Amino acid sequence: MTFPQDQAPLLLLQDVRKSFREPDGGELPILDIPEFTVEAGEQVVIVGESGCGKTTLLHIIAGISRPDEGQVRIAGWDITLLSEAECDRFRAENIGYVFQTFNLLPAFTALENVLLGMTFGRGKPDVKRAKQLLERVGLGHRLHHKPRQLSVGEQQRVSVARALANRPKLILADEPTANVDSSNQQAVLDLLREGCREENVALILVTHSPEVARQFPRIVHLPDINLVLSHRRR
Ligand SMILES: Nc1ncnc2c1ncn2[C@@H]1O[C@H](COP(=O)(O)OP(=O)(O)OP(=O)(O)O)[C@@H](O)[C@H]1O
Repeated sequence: MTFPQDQAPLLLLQDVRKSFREPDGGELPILDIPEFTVEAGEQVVIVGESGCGKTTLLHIIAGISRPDEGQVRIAGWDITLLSEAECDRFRAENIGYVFQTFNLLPAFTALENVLLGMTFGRGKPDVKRAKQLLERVGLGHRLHHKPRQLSVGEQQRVSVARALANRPKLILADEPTANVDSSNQQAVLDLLREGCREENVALILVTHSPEVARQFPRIVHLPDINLVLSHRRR
């Protein structure tokens, strides 16, 4: 199935398959997804038991990992056809990623971490925008602090600002609240969702938390779209 460009979803996965090699040399199928789409600006949560392939799916959408087969179209581009360097550039320009473990660069300040994210993107680092984003996540008074001088909730708020910095089309968030204390979990989630809404960025978020999942307008239970898991259940 092909979509005319103007009606195409922001993200289209088609016939995506991914296996890993087991220590004994055998193949371990993880994903077999006939179709999965996300519209521009849509907010989707992905749930499913541990080991069912949620992180693998995010890595394939981000182009960090390649599927064995299938198309991954983002804004019309099939990223599986790009070279590794082209894929890295495409990701830097179009996709923000929020990790469970924040992945901030420890030697750099909050402001520098956001600016560094911009250097891999479209234009020059925009100090005004970086400061505005950090102010928006409540860290206007922590611009020059390094990650170790920030609380874990503050570190995750820096990574939310960093993910939005390049005006991406899509943000992928892998358990972004799992390592944040409970008093900051809702704040991080709200900042991420509001930031995406304000800038019309689509959000795909993986979580184990039912409290987080139920706040989303669309909940995708990975086993429902993944034939590997539906076959295993039989
Ligand atoms: N590089 C790899 N080589 C071999 N097996 C892998 C590799 N990466 C992941 N796996 C396996 O693939 C399966 C899916 O892993 P994945 O991290 O995507 O699951 P998940 O749903 O995100 O799990 P969790 O909720 O526990 O984070 C797991 O069984 C894992 O052991």
